[in-house]
Parts: sequence; structure tokens; C-alpha cells
Amino acid sequence: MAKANLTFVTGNANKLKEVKAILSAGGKPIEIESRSLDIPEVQGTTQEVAIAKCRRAAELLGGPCITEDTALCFESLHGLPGPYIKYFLADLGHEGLNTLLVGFPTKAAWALCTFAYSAGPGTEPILFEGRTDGSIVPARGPGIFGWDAVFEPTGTGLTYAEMPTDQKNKLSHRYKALEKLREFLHSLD
Ligand SMILES: O=c1nc[nH]c2c1ncn2[C@H]1C[C@H](O)[C@@H](COP(=O)(O)OP(=O)(O)OP(=O)(O)O)O1
Ligand SMILES: [Mg+2]
Repeated sequence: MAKANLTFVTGNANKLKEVKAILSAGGKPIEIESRSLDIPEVQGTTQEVAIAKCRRAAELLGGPCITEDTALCFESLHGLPGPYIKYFLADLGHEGLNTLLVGFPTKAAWALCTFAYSAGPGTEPILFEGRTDGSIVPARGPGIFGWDAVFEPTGTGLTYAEMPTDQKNKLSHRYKALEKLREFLHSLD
């Protein structure tokens, strides 16, 4: 496979920046291009959402691609908002995400990243998941990227937003999923 032809489809600049930083930080390099495509996100499990998006992206591009979906799952809510976190965050903000959990005994949460790879139109996407456990806290740190300021990974004492970039990029849900994707892509060589 010609890796330079591999397109990462995302409309999120922060996501793209992290993916590039992680892929250039260690291991064998992977070359990707990026494209922003407007793809409607279906409802379903994180896996169904990821597969549908990647399949559609490959059709639109007419070639191999990767897509990424991030979910934020609250233990007290049995995994919700999950893949719908984007809409919860947009409507409720950092404070509202905390308010959702008032009255629940645990603020435990996990961030779940799902990369999907399609070899091209009509091929079944393959998924690579990474999970980081933590808890939902009142916002701390710069509110630049999504819900980074309200998610504190277990054992760090820092929210994602408070961490130096390279610390987040060594323990994040995205890092863990990307390491699996990297291994898979090199196995195609
Ligand atoms: O590491 C992260 N730290 C904080 N927030 C994050 C992170 N990663 C994604 N996010 C936010 C962006 C969006 O509000 C939602 C995921 O939705 P998701 O559909 O995966 O992202 P998106 O629509 O922004 O970009 P894309 O064009 O790749 O679908 O969580
Ligand atoms: Mg999206």
C-alpha cells in the first residue's frame, strides 16, 4: 500500500494536530494526508458509528482512508454520552457535563478513541480502539480542545487540558488507539 495515499478524514483541527504529533513522536513513521469531509454521523454503538463514517469517507474519497471517533463515557450513565459527547458538550458546556453527574456516587469516566481503516470503497472498515480511564471534574486548564478541561485521567492529578502536550499524547485514548493502527499499517508493508 502506498502510505502517502492514505487520507485521514476529520474536520477537527485539534484532533489532526494530536494525530500528527503522536505519529511523528516515535516508532516507524506513517505518512498521512488530511481532508475535511462533511459526513453525517449515524446513531448507534461507538463501533457502528465508526464503521459507518469510515465506509462513507472511503466512498467519497474513492480510496483508502482512516477516520477517528471519540467518545466520552460516564460510568454512572452506563457509558453515555459516549459517541454523542459532541452534542452534549456543545449544548451543556463543561459545567453542564459536571451537573449531569450531581447526585451520582461516582464521577468515573473513560475516554474511548476508535480509529477506522478502510482499504477503499466497498471494503469493510477495521477498527482500532484505545481507552483511558479517569473522572469528570470541574474545569481546570485551558479550554482549547473539547472536554479536555473536565477529564482527569486516573493517577495523574491533572486534567488533559493541564498536561503538557507530550504527556497527554503518551497516555491518551488517541495515543493507545494510534499505536494499534500504526502496528497494523506497518504489517501491510
Ligand atoms: O482528546 C480529546 N479531548 C477533548 N475533546 C475531544 C478529544 N477528542 C475529541 N474531542 C471532542 C470533539 C468532539 O466534540 C467530540 C468527539 O466527536 P467526534 O465526532 O469524534 O469529533 P469531531 O466531529 O470534532 O471531528 P471529526 O470530523 O473527526 O468527526 O469530542
Ligand atoms: Mg464528528
